[in-house]
Amino acid sequence: MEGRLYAGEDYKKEFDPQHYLKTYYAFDSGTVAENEILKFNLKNLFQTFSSGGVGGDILIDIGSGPTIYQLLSACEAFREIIVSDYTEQNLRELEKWLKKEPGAYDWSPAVQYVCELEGDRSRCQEKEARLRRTVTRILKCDVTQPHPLAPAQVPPADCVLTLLAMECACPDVDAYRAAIRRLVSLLKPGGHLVTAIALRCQSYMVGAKKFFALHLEKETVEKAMQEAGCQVLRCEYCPISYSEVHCTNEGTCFVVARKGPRA
Ligand SMILES: C[S@@+](CC[C@H](N)C(=O)[O-])C[C@H]1O[C@@H](n2cnc3c(N)ncnc32)[C@H](O)[C@@H]1O
Repeated sequence: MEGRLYAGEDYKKEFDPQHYLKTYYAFDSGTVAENEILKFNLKNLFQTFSSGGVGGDILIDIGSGPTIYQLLSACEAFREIIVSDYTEQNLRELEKWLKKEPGAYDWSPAVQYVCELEGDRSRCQEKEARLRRTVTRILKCDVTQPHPLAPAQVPPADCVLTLLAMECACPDVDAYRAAIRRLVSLLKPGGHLVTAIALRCQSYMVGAKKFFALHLEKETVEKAMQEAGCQVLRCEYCPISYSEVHCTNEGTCFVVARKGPRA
């Protein structure tokens, strides 16, 4: 194992999408804790984008990484999805799946799980096709910058989604608060910010490389959203932590917040 703690610009060279996917998204062939956290997020996403009534024209996913699981329920509720990440290699990995290229990651266990939640396990192919159609843009982003998606121009969104990314991108709590304000600025008034956070984290492993993660309490997350002009509608806590060898967190939380009319 290497001694260095990677962060910030290191993502561009050191974050390996294959290692990341294999460790955290092997689904039933992976470790129990990683699976349970994935299922916790999938259930909450399903609830948010079906009975939770969050939907509309445009959803922007920030810090998508090489993953698409977070969009499987959302693609039924939005006309258009914009995905984004800080690194070229993650965007390339997403593109491979979207274009059905050889070597693309196999998300079928997660797709099947979501189809079962939605009550029709025979819809897997149709759902994959729908998601591929709904993702219209793949953009670079950097939440530490005043305009995270610049130079791209994006219309105000009905929903900004970000899972397990802000605690990786932000070096301290002030930077986290600023990043949340920037994400809220991408929303229409009344739009929703939906996020999942690995709580009380210090670091996580991607292959043999250890990456920094910001220690956040559930209360800090909620307060950052309120200070950015949002009302927290739902904050679900899950006491499960990732396997110790992979990540040092204590629990995760899933939050749905709504931007106020004057934020
Ligand atoms: C732990 S991964 C999460 C990926 C995915 N959202 C998921 O749920 O598995 C953290 C992601 O944050 C991205 N990231 C790192 N720094 C960032 C920044 N400054 N702005 C936006 N995203 C960043 C990384 O490229 C990486 O894809």
